[in-house]
Amino acid sequence: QAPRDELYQALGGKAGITRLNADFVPRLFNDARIKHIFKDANPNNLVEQLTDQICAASGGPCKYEGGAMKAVHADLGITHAHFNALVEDLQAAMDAAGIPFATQNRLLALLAPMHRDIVTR
Ligand code: HEM
Repeated sequence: QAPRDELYQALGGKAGITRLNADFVPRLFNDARIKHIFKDANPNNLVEQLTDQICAASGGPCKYEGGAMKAVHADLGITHAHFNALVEDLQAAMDAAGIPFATQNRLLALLAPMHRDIVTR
């Protein structure tokens, strides 16, 4: 049986996830399709919150203490196209980090259902 933190380990633990998000978040702020949505956001806070969230969701020893996905994204007017743009940026960051395709897909499968709380139009 696979250990419960298998995905966490495959992502390189807390250090690997932090490194991934330190590359992923600037991609969001530089992506012409969605950068307008991030204009008032704090990139360092986003790296920290995303790292705790992905660490916890992948079975690691972290606790996500940020806001609920629905509340955080409620007033941002996020479309499916915006959501897909973010997924592409995450894939590019995971490629750049040398994360294997199967591991990429497992992380994406974990995040994909969140579109229900994030896409509002
Ligand atoms: C699965 C997809 C996503 C996940 C896991 C996610 C996760 C998060 C997390 C953890 C935070 C920080 C919450 C806090 O500080 O309390 C956040 C904030 C934010 N997210 Fe997302 N998000 C996703 C999709 C998106 C998309 C598609 C957009 C826009 C294109 C977006 C725009 C933002 C913005 C602008 C903030 C900052 C809000 C603020 O500081 O007021 N997110 N997100």
